[in-house]
Amino acid sequence: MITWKNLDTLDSFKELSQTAKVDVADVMKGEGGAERVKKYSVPMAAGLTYHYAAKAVDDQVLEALKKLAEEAQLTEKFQALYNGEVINTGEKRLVLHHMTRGQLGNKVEADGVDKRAFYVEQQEKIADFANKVHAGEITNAAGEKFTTVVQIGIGGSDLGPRAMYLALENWAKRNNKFKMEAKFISNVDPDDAAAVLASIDVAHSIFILVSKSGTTLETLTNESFVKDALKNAGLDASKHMIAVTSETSPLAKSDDYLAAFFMDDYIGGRYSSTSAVGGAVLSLAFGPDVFAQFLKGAGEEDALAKNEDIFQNPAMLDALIGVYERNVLGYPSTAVLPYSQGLSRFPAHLQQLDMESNGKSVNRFGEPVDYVTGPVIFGEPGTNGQHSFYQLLHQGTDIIPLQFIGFKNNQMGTDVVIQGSTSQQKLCANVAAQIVAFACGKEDENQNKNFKGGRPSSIIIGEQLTPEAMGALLAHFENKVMFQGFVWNLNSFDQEGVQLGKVLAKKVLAHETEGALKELSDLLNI
Ligand SMILES: O=P(O)(O)OC[C@H]1O[C@H](O)[C@H](O)[C@@H](O)[C@@H]1O
Repeated sequence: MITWKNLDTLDSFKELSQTAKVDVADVMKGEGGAERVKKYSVPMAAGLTYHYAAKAVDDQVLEALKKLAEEAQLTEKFQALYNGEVINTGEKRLVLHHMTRGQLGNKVEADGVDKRAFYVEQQEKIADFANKVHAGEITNAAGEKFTTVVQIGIGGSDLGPRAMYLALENWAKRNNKFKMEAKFISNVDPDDAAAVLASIDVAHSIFILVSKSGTTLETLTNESFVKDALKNAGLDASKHMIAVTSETSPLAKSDDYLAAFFMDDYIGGRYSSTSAVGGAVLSLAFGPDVFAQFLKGAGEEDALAKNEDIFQNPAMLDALIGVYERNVLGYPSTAVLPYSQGLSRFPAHLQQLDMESNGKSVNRFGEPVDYVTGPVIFGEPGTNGQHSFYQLLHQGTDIIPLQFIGFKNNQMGTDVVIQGSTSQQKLCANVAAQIVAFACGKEDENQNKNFKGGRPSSIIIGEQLTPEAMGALLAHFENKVMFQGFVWNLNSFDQEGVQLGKVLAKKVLAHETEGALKELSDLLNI
């Protein structure tokens, strides 16, 4: 029997709050630090490992987190989710994104169909379409092959697929899997669409209109923008466009598209990278087999998230440590710092995933909560971040927990030895150095040069950023956010907080404004 309770009503949370605080600087120094690095790690899927030696935890804190996981019934709640309960209470919907990459529990039927069969069918249709495009069986009106794919979408219909594409682009080029270049148009700023259109050959481009709802103003505006460009080039837009949407959306039955692929209301936009939303662009860019490997990595990571033992469940452990940092230690944000150029847009995707899921002040029943919830997420690839905002991370007044990600090998296989080391070695040396610098600090009589240390971090280490590793990473963070939402007793699967701005923008465009909104509209010349 599952009970949904607020975090501050749980005995285990009180116990956790009373555990002795761990001084990261202290425990990470000397041999003790070396022991922690050996001891505090959990294997993930696709050869990744989650290391948490430099977190402010010890065996006592971890024991308390284990009790919290049990009392908050995290495993049972995950089971309920993948077995098809209405976990999204705000919108009264099931939450089924895990099904796009495997079957974790029971067969789930909704709207009269087997949902897993539905997602697999869409994947197969996409694979067939992509293979035909690559083989030159589906071409432009002149019978020529498409060379570029452009995704038009915003939010979850942009960030995840774009981050995944960038993560795998160089890997695909190196491994002979690169089929078509992909571009993305998201912002309603006309400069976004105009710049992308200026950079491509429209006659050989296929556009994917991606909108789950089929009503997002930015996306529909950009669709018209692209259609105009196609028309101006003397091309038939319907021969250059496909749609990814839900079957109930206004786009579903339109004749404006060469083909349509479907997802549904049981997959939130920010959880949709493994559905047709990511599937179409990634299968066109790299081929369906690469997309299948990506799903395999995600599916294997999901299977680990079922584990009741937090020491064998990296997503659950990461989630619980994050809750401890937020609700006991009081840290306001988390920086995501991938030491991998391929992951350049992954922090942006995690911003939406985490902040749109858990940036909430009421619980899943709509009652205000008396504790802090989701942190602010930000990040940049290292070492670029080091030369930018790390000053604040090392010496600022806030302590910001850090999530590093690093790989032993690069993707392109091209490297040089300069000053006795390769660039890859320099990259990895930097991430190791940062972990210890943040944890241990360095005393200096000159306070301006003093590093207090005590700044916690974790690192996920992998062999190489491959499609499977990318899938595993993505699923890890999705599951982490889900578990944190369970602990905070939130509904992590709706996003009412984005509505008000949309409603007011419509009023501005209809000139139905007064007060400050009118003044601002005048200032901006609307
Ligand atoms: O895919 P769409 O229905 O066009 O939605 C695109 C995005 O817009 C909304 O405002 C939501 O905040 C996002 O969660 C969503 O991913």
